[in-house]
Amino acid sequence: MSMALERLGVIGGGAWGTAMAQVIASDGSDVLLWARETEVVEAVNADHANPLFLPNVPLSDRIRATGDLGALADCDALVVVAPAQFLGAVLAEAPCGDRPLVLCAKGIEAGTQRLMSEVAADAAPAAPIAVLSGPTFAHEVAAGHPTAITLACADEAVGLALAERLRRPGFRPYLSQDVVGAEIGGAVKNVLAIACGVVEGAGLGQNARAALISRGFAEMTRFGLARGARAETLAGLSGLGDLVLTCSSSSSRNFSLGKGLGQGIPAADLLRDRRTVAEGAATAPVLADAARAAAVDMPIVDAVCALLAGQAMVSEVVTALLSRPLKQEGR
Ligand SMILES: NC(=O)c1ccc[n+]([C@@H]2O[C@H](COP(=O)([O-])OP(=O)(O)OC[C@H]3O[C@@H](n4cnc5c(N)ncnc54)[C@H](O)[C@@H]3O)[C@@H](O)[C@H]2O)c1
Ligand SMILES: O=P(O)(O)OC[C@H](O)CO
Repeated sequence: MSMALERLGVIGGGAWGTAMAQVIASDGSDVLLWARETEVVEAVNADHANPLFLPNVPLSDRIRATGDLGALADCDALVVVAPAQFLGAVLAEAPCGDRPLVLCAKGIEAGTQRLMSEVAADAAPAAPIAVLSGPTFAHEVAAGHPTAITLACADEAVGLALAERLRRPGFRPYLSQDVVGAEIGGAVKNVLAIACGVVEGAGLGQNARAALISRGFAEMTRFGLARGARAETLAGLSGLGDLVLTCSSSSSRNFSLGKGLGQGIPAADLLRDRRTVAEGAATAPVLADAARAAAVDMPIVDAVCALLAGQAMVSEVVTALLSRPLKQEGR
């Protein structure tokens, strides 16, 4: 299938939307970026910069910003980077029609337990849905550092056309048809990154962090398989790859949030007045509920929920995790 994907638009002028616009513009393509904040629109257009969400990164002059979602009506495909909890509201106002949507948010919608593809399918029933996910710190991508991602789309031809349009010398998509698997990896890793940040903040050591990554991946796999994901997707870039990245660095907002919790700062203080997202904080309780509904055991996710809710001390959740009944590793 040949598909005209000449004009691309990006919805969301946060760090990742801006970095994706930079990727698209890097081969000389014009790209239209919708941002919610007037100051972002003005800074992108006047100064080729986004100091609010992606500071110290000179942006391509091929990126033009708008505060009018309707201006995206001329685009052939939309890269959608609104945070998970706002995706439905933003898409309801966007001119989606039947143009492909490339979903980039990593989270599960609170209240409804919907994955981003389910939110998008409701808001834009005629639009082919793809999910772009993987280990991608925005500032590294915007700087052109080598990056590989999963691009999942049930329609193989649409996925291939999108991958061809988005690939760049330093930005390599791997194709998948497992949309649910790509989404679950990205959503779950954010919660596990909070746990790894707690280990760092509380000074619990590198052994504990490696154990959390490994046992967290077991939780991700159990939940993903119960929701119909493929094991190889969960072990790929959008699952294990992003888990390793986000659990290893204070560049992750989720890891940093956990680090603060580990240092004994209440979640309410850490989350108050912040303009950047730590998606794992909103996803953790809804993931825990979804896991219970699916009869999937996710003790690390439950521990993160307890810490976020201020219902337990770090020492208590560590003791509780380590004193669980012994079990076979593969189960
Ligand atoms: N930053 C990264 O490195 C990165 C990489 C891959 C994926 N992501 C994912 O991309 C998504 C967006 O993250 P980001 O890093 O670009 O955001 P950000 O933290 O840099 O910026 C916050 C964003 O939230 C938007 N926002 C705030 N309130 C809103 C509202 N009421 N309605 C609509 N939008 C609102 C802001 O306009 C801004 O775009 C998240 O799901 C994140 O997990 C981020
Ligand atoms: O800063 P975080 O924790 O939202 O992580 C950013 C990206 O998801 C990493 O792939």
